[in-house]
Amino acid sequence: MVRKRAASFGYAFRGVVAALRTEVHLWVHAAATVVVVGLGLYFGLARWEWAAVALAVGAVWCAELVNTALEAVVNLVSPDYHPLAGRAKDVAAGAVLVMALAALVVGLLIFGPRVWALLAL
Ligand SMILES: Nc1ncnc2c1ncn2[C@@H]1O[C@H](COP(=O)(O)OP(=O)(O)OP(=O)(O)O)[C@@H](O)[C@H]1O
Repeated sequence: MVRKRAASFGYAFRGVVAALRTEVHLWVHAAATVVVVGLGLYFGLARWEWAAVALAVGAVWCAELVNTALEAVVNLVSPDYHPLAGRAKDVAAGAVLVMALAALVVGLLIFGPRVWALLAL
């Protein structure tokens, strides 16, 4: 049982590594994550602010990974052009966009006033 659970974690980790190998967008998310964590440490965020940032960052990663998985399935079942395949990919990409915009709002609310104060000095 424990070995099976450990193997499942291994497959999940392998999935993230595989996605990182093929998806340039994920490297952008990785760079953004490093910048956000750096800014969070610099500004000494409160506990609840870290919670909001962690949720926003994790949700964007999650949306991008699900989008990558869906693209792979669509390419498998519909390698040729099909309007439904296109719609599925567009909707999945839309999910990433919506989450990225929500994360941007969280970022602006938490870091905006601090960066503004820094620039106004
Ligand atoms: N099999 C298909 N049939 C119809 N339209 C497709 C198909 N594959 C892709 N498309 C259209 O082309 C767009 C881009 O597809 P693609 O697979 O290149 O996704 P992408 O988001 O650019 O991928 P990546 O994240 O790898 O850059 C899709 O959002 C969709 O509108």
